[in-house]
Formats: sequence, C-alpha cells, structure tokens
Amino acid sequence: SVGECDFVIVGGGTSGLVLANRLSAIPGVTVGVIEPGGDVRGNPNVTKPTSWLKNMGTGIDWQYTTSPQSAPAPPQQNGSGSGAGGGRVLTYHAGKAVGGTSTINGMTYIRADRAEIDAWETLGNVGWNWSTLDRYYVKSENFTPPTLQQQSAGGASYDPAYHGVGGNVKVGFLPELDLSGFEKPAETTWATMGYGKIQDVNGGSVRGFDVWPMTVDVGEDTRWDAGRGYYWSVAARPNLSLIKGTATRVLWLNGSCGEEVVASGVEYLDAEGNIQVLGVKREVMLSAGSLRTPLILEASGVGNPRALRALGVEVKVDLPGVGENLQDQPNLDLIYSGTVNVTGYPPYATFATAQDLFGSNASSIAAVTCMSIPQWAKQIEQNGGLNASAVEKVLRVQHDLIFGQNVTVAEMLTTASGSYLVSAFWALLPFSRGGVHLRSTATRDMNDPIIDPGFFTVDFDMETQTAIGRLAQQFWETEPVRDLVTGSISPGDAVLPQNATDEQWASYIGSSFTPNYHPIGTAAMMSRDLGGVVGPELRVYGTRNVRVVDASVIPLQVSGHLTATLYAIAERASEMILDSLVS
Ligand SMILES: Cc1cc2nc3c(=O)[nH]c(=O)nc-3n(C[C@H](O)[C@H](O)[C@H](O)COP(=O)(O)OP(=O)(O)OC[C@H]3O[C@@H](n4cnc5c(N)ncnc54)[C@H](O)[C@@H]3O)c2cc1C
Repeated sequence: SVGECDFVIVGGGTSGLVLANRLSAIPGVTVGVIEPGGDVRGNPNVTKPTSWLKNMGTGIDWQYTTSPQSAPAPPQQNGSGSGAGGGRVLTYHAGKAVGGTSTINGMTYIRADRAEIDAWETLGNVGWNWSTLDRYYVKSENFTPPTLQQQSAGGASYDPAYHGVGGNVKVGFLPELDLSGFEKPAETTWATMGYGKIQDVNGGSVRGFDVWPMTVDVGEDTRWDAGRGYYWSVAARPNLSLIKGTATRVLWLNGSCGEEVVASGVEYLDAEGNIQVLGVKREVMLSAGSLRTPLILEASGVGNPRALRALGVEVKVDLPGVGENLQDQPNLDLIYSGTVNVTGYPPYATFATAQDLFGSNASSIAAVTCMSIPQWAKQIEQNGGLNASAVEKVLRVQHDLIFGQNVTVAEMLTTASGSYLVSAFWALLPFSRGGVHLRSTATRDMNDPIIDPGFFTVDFDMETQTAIGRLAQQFWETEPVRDLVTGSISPGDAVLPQNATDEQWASYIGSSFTPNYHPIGTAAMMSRDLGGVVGPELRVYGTRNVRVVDASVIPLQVSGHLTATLYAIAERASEMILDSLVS
C-alpha cells in the first residue's frame, strides 16, 4: 500500500472535483483523488471557449467506441426490436484531464425541467426533487449578467431570481456572443411557430426559444471547468492529494459487516503501469463518469452475477442494474447556405413538448405508446440484465413525464457560422436503453469499455426523432428566416426533400446520427427493486462505504445539459457526507 486516506475519490472530473474541494475543506480529513488525466490549464483549445471542438480526437479525449449499432428498421413496426444505425460504430468523446469532460465540453449551462427532477423522488429517492436540488444549482453558481449590448443586440436575457453569485461555477454569456443581427430573425421565426422567447432557461421550465449562458469566466473569456472551479484554488491543501493513476477496482475487507461489504481501498495502475493500492479509512467515491464507473464496480464484484461469473470475478454484491439503463440522445444536423455573415457565437436553443411535436395526434400517440411499454420493457430485458417488470415501471414514470406532465422532449439548436445556417437537434427523453460493461479484467481492457447505447431499439424513438427533424426543417422554411436561406447543403434535397417521407427520414437519421455525449443512468439512483444501483444517499446498495457521484446516478434524462445538474448533485452529495461526519 502506498498510503491511506479518509476519502478516496476515483476520477478528478466534473463531479469528483466538487467532492475533493468540499471534503478537503475540513482540516485533518485526508482526501486522495485518483485521475489519469493531467493539467490542461495551458491548453488553448481547452481555455478558449470558441475552440472547444478542437479538443475532440486529441490526447485529452478518451475516444471510446461503441459496439456496432444494429441494422436500420422501417419506422412504426411496433415490437420489431431492431434498432437503427446500420452497423455503425460510434465514437464517444469524454474528457481525460483534471476537470474531466468539463474541460472539453460545449459549456452550455441549462438545468432541467422541474418535473424531471421531481421524478427522481417518484423512483424511490426520498428528498431528491426540484426544490431540494434547486438550492444546490444556486449554491454552485457564480453568475455574471449579460451586458446591455448583449441584451439588446444579442438576445441575452435572465431573471436574477434563479441565479447564484457565491458559488464556484462561473456562468455567463460569452464575450463573443453574436451581435451581427441573426438572433432577431431566429427569435421572431420561432415565435411565429409558437415558441416564444423565454426570459431565463434556468428557472425549471425550458419550453420556448432561449439564448443560453455558458460555464465561462466572462472577464477572462476563458472556459470555466471543474479544475478551475473546484480544484486548482485548493490544490495546495496539505490534506488533499492528486494521484496520477487509473483505478481498476475497489478492494474489500475480509468478511462482511452484516449484509454489507466494506471497502478497504482502491487498486490502481500508476503512471508507469504498476499496480498500487490506496487504502481508505472512511469512504470510496466513484466519479469516473457513466462510461467508466460501472466497469470499476464490475471488476470489484458488484453487478449482475451472470456477467461477473463470465468475467471470472467473484460476486460480492448481486446488483443487476450496474452498467444497465444507459440513456443518451441521438444528435443530427441540417446545414443550409444563407445570405448571412454570422461572425459571433450564436447559442440559441428551442425546446418543444410531445404536444408540440404531435399536435392533435398527441393523445392517441400517448395511448398507443402506453400500451407498448410492456413490449419495450421485454426488449430491454432481452438486451441487458434488467427485469422487464422493473423496466416497465420506470418507463411508465417517463411516459407520464412526457404525456402527463408535458415536459419538453426535443431540443433544437439554431446556429450559424459565416454564411452557414445550421440546426442540431435531438430527442431529450428516448425510451431506448443500452449498457456499458467491462470487456475483461485484463488491465489493457480497463480503458476499453463495451458500450452499446442501444439507440433506437425502441422504435417510437425514431418517430419522435423524425418529428423533431421536421420541426427543425420547418424553421428554415418559415418567415422571416426563410428569406435568409439560399439552399440545402447537408444532407441535401436528394436525401431529405422538403416533404420527406418517414422512410427517408429514418434512413437519414439511421445513417447519420451521432451520440449527444450525454450518457447517464449506468449506476442509477433508484430503488433497488427498479434496477437501481445507488440509493438516495448515493451509496451503492450492499456496500457500507462506496458511493457514486457522477452522471451514472442520474436515473432519467433531463431537458438540459448535464454539468449544471452534476455540479448541483455533487454539492448536495458533499453536504450529505460532511453531515454524516459530524453526526
Ligand atoms: C463533446 C461533449 C460536449 C458536451 N457539451 C456539454 C455542454 O455543452 N454542456 C453540458 O452541461 N454538458 C455537456 N456535455 C456533457 C458533460 O460535460 C458531461 O456529462 C459531464 O462533464 C460528465 O461529468 P462526470 O463527472 O460524470 O464525468 P467526467 O467529467 O467525465 O469525469 C470522469 C473523470 O474520471 C476519469 N477516469 C476515467 N476512468 C478512470 C479510472 N478508471 N480511474 C480514475 N479516473 C478515471 C476521467 O479521466 C475523468 O477525468 C458534453 C460532453 C461531451 C463529451
């Protein structure tokens, strides 16, 4: 053993560094963070907000790949079970750096629809709802209002009631916010279509058109990632150590404490590839992200017994939800040429509900999909390790959010660069589920998860994605924006004519979608009988002292972008842990 800490945090990313900061604030409490990535404060692609896309495919991007996505299926063949994707292998970007994915992401700061967070409580998590989480959204934030010019010429708006100013996460409008005059026609066009401008997208209701704020230091025009927000300012604390390494598994004390196993330390590979152990006196916190945390649990004997035996791992805790419930959103583009010359950054999003997408058909679609849920649950059971009746209950909560509580189900970006006009759009709450699992216990396979996001395994997701695509397309065909469009560049009229059929849409979507890089749910916070992996204190079921704090715990997708919610979750988790220290 190279040492021992009170708390060992696996992964110095978006969520892990919040814990590192808050727990090490107590003098005498020792905290060790194991993280394979390095210091990226001097990397201009990280620091310059408008250069963020240049990080993809570099050494600070894990660049995971998925298993081939299954063959395309015509839409509306209920219960066919075959997804779309045409055997495509997709790349999953994720940050490998101090600060994790917050160092390479798009910096959009949008929280969620209120009812989506309230649903966490319905899924068995007492005390997790919008009003309790909202305190931590506000606590974590340090908001800078837009300038008057950004408000008048750039469309930036806000309501101070929703924002915090004392937190660690700097949020504001980019100094490069576009002022060239594209925002007004975009706003007017969406308003004409029934999507009025919302004053503030971070108040728990996102439906409509908005100009979004970002996780940036406005004064310095710099990305504000978790490293800058939570780590570097406290890195010199004598009780906080950052250890360069890749965790492989949790080690357990011999015997159990009642029914629960007790972690004694974390095994990791150091920078030279040697196996080391960091002992733990109090708790292990897994914050390696939703594509890595389940692998560490499986290598430690926590997961589906069938899968663990196949890997040759001794079963410590029978927990079939580990690595299951993977949910992400399929992302598509439409690109047009135009008469504009957009020189600044246009962060414009429109959120729509199922009622918006399906109009007068919404209630019949609600009824038909409700009847399909048992079938979908069976398909998901077949593809993974979860029990169909548990999946069915979770999908019913999701169905009620969509059709009962009318949360938004679509996000459509309206952006532009130079003379290019671009839509990017995705379904927010697909019913499909996938999984991520350990390939083998060989150390070389630790960085190579088996990822199957299962996009479009539920055929209704294609129907929704098509309806969203049609709405995104309709935007460019509506006055006044229509007058700015000169032609369709991608995918072009041959692939996707103005009145494309369902088949044309399905073919375009299946062959062209990418992940939205919002994977969640692989160690879901839900009751154990629903397939949950952690309970409301974020502790892994069947363990005494292992918690998960990262995107893995989010049980259902949110109408937002994940970091705002992750910072809030991690702040709340830190408070829970600190409370348990004094009690
Ligand atoms: C391209 C892209 C664009 C995005 N855009 C946005 C956006 O605009 N707005 C937004 O809110 N969200 C966005 N997201 C999503 C968001 O950034 C992530 O959901 C979030 O940062 C994940 O946080 P996390 O704490 O779960 O994991 P991460 O921040 O990924 O942290 C996990 C950390 O664990 C480390 N790690 C991995 N394996 C191990 C191991 N075995 N041992 C030790 N450490 C390990 C990793 O190196 C990493 O540092 C985007 C994501 C991507 C990929």
